[in-house]
Amino acid sequence: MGLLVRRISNILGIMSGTPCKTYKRPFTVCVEGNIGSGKTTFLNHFKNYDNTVVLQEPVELWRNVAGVNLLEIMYKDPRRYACIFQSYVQLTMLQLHTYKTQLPYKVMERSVYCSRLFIENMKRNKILQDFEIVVLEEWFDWCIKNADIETDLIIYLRTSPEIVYQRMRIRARKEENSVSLEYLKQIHEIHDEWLLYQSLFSLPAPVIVLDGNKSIEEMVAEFDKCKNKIFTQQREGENDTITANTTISATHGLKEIKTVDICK
Ligand SMILES: Nc1ncnc2c1ncn2[C@@H]1O[C@H](COP(=O)(O)OP(=O)(O)O)[C@@H](O)[C@H]1O
Ligand SMILES: Nc1nc2c(ncn2[C@H]2C[C@H](O)[C@@H](COP(=O)(O)O)O2)c(=O)[nH]1
Repeated sequence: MGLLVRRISNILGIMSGTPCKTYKRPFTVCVEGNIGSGKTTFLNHFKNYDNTVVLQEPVELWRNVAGVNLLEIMYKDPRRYACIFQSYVQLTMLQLHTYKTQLPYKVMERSVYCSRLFIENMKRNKILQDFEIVVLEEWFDWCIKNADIETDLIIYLRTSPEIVYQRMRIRARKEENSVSLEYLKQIHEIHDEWLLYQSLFSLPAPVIVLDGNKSIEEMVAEFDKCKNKIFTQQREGENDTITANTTISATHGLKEIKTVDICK
């Protein structure tokens, strides 16, 4: 069977969800963006593919910790509760990163890397005390060094603060009643520093930047462009006659370009 035919059959096999191969780890995508930027909505498109596991942000866990709404009390009294909230966010996100699956693709809403952004914003606003910052950052550094949280692609839904403020108000999550446009501007800026200007923390994977200001209908086309790029990435070391026990090389074929605008 020619090389091209083998590659197409492999891609079609993956696309159709034919359970023909096992993978040492899935090709992992993290969808990042501001509050209300459209991450959950974007993630829902991936739920139509049975070769992909979709892991949404565990907000419901944060809303009920032994009967306490940690998200709510964090917003109400950040100086008192932000540290414990961040610690729980890091734990619950780590659980998603290390979620085991035989499927070839895993798409996550946000990441443990993103919780570091919120911590950095809290540092700038002097919400956290120095010893709390040390504990959280040592926690994070240990995760990065020791946990299996390899990421292959970041999709940054870059949505203006004004638009996410509108959407957040319409969504009307009670815990977010006190979230201001100024706060959303800070979170927007710190996402840009990390993912657009890449001047903050190191990037775990290449970044696709999407215009999250587009309408729900227009985002379907953005998803389709990304989907085709994600599901057909030829990974380095992936041989064409993958057998059930072949493990895919942990590296992938995406060029080491930090920001790829491949969803034209
Ligand atoms: N492209 C879009 N255009 C208009 N409204 C959107 C769009 N994407 C999401 N929304 C709406 O905005 C709100 C926040 O979207 P959501 O997907 O929950 O964002 P996130 O998960 O980033 O917080 C929801 O009410 C959703 O229906
Ligand atoms: N202080 C932090 N807040 C966080 C973090 N991760 C998420 N969140 C908040 C933001 C929203 O109010 C809510 C869910 O986020 P969406 O973007 O899905 O609306 O949780 C964090 O690390 N720190």
